[in-house]
Amino acid sequence: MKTFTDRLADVVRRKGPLCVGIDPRLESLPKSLRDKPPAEAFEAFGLRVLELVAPFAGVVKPQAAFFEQYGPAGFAAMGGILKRAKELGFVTILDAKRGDIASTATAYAEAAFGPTWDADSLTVNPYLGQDAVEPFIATARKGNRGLFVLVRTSNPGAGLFQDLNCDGRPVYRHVAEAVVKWNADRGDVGAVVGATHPNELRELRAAMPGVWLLVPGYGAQGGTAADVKAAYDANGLGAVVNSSRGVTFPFQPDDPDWEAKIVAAAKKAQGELK
Ligand SMILES: O=c1ccn([C@@H]2O[C@H](COP(=O)(O)O)[C@@H](O)[C@H]2O)c(=O)[nH]1
Repeated sequence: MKTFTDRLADVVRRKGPLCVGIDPRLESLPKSLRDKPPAEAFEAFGLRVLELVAPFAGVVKPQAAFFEQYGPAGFAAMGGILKRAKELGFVTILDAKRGDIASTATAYAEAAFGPTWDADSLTVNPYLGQDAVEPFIATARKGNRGLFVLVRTSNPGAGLFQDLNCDGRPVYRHVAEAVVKWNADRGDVGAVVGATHPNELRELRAAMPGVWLLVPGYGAQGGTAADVKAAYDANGLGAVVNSSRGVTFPFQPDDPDWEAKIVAAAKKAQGELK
């Protein structure tokens, strides 16, 4: 079986670095789907999004929070989307930002990579330290899966802790250094670095050679295609750039042409990110 990074590099070579985020919001869904119960509407929308964006993106990132709000039915919807994404050849990133003491981390990792979600990769919060990240790495490796560790997030308040000076360097540089070590053996531990902080993105690309970056914040949060150019390596690989709202909700709920609008948004993003 190919490694996680080989699979990621394959789809990025074929389709470019766009990662489409599946973050369904009830109030934004097309009117035609609103008569269904929320979880069913989310699944129907997510499945349609997969079909529509498949020519333009090789990676999708369902955001667990939006599904979790609707309980077991929401999780079933997310499971359906992850399964279909795999069938369509997408590399999947389950965005659940997990992190806990080692014994609990193992259970989170089994959920992500075992039969429950069967995701290709998972976002991980490293705040609890090395022993808490290791179970995610070990479990991911058993099945040739990958991780994306939060290093410098895209939100406006990211600097409160991540920028704190520690031994002469911001905290995020220490996390970056740990990611480089975790990634060294197998190339399967990536980093989340926001598009909304282009200087830090450039700095972290240079500090983490060989580490795949997941770059959120392009599109709805204000990051531009020019801002994310710094994320790619010399071969144009090394990063996937996420857009959730920008690609999946470029329409008003009563717009009968919502599918065409999604196709146009995905095509535009693919074009400008290359
Ligand atoms: O630093 C981070 C880490 C994760 N995210 C997630 O990415 C998407 C962004 O959605 P948009 O609609 O494209 O803004 C969302 O799921 C976040 O939870 C992030 O934005 N920043």
